Amino acid sequence: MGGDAATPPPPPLCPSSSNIKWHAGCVTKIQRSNLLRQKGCIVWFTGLSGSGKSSVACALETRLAALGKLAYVLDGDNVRHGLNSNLGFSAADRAENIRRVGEVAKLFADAGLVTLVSLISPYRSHRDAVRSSVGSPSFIEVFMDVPLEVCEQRDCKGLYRMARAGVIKGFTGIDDPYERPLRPEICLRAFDAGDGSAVSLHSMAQTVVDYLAQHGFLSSYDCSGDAGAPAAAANGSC
Ligand SMILES: Nc1ncnc2c1ncn2[C@@H]1O[C@H](COP(=O)(O)OS(=O)(=O)O)[C@@H](OP(=O)(O)O)[C@H]1O
Ligand SMILES: Nc1ncnc2c1ncn2[C@@H]1O[C@H](COP(=O)(O)OP(=O)(O)O)[C@@H](O)[C@H]1O
Repeated sequence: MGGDAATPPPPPLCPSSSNIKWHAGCVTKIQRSNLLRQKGCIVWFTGLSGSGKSSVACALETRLAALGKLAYVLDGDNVRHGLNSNLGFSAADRAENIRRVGEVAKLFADAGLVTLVSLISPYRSHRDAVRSSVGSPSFIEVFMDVPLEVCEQRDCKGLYRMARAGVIKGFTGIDDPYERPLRPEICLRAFDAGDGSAVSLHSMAQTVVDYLAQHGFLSSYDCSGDAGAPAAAANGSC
């Protein structure tokens, strides 16, 4: 193949939309909440690859369904098969990944769903931007406080091995940064701070269910106080 014609730059992102006007729906968020007997919110799992984000989100979704509560998981791997299939792992692409998922999660929460997001989401500023856009009480940050060594031992996709071998560049925790949350609402540790025993998936999911119940998200506006009052981190604080 001759020449080294550079790959043309991607087309510029279209300018932000103009001449648009938000259309308020005919059914209010409170009406939807009373229909579903729950309050829409975003439970945002952040942590290294292999820290348990997807597994805990899945266990939590199952637990909530058993309680008659409607939840939905937006998982980084899944969203990157469709909505974000054009994004890689540069800082800019990760920013856009988090921004798009944040906007979708905001719509799901407005619809009344307990929206479970499981994304590495390594940059604090990206997570904080979603929090400010959603409004703090409805944004519950869950930090998967699992050491890199544990995640690397698990390595269920073999990605850590490939990252160590230099096959994958810019892998979070190996040669790409992860900024741990400073004040997450919930901190889930791999090992019990008391006796050092491994914390089970079920117990992690229950910690989140308890937080949601205590903050009024699992009941309608009819029969509960205001959801998501600011609170200290749940048990297992970092
Ligand atoms: N370079 C690099 N760095 C980190 N992770 C990588 C990378 N390449 C692929 N993968 C796989 O992609 C999953 C992370 O996607 P996310 O959308 O959660 O990442 S991010 O939030 O945009 O940082 C992540 O899935 P999980 O293991 O479920 O976290 C990885 O398996
Ligand atoms: N609390 C836990 N106890 C034991 N194993 C866990 C726990 N959480 C996750 N795992 C295991 O760790 C591996 C990675 O979990 P996963 O949910 O895929 O992480 P992530 O979504 O953060 O990449 C899986 O094999 C999963 O079964």
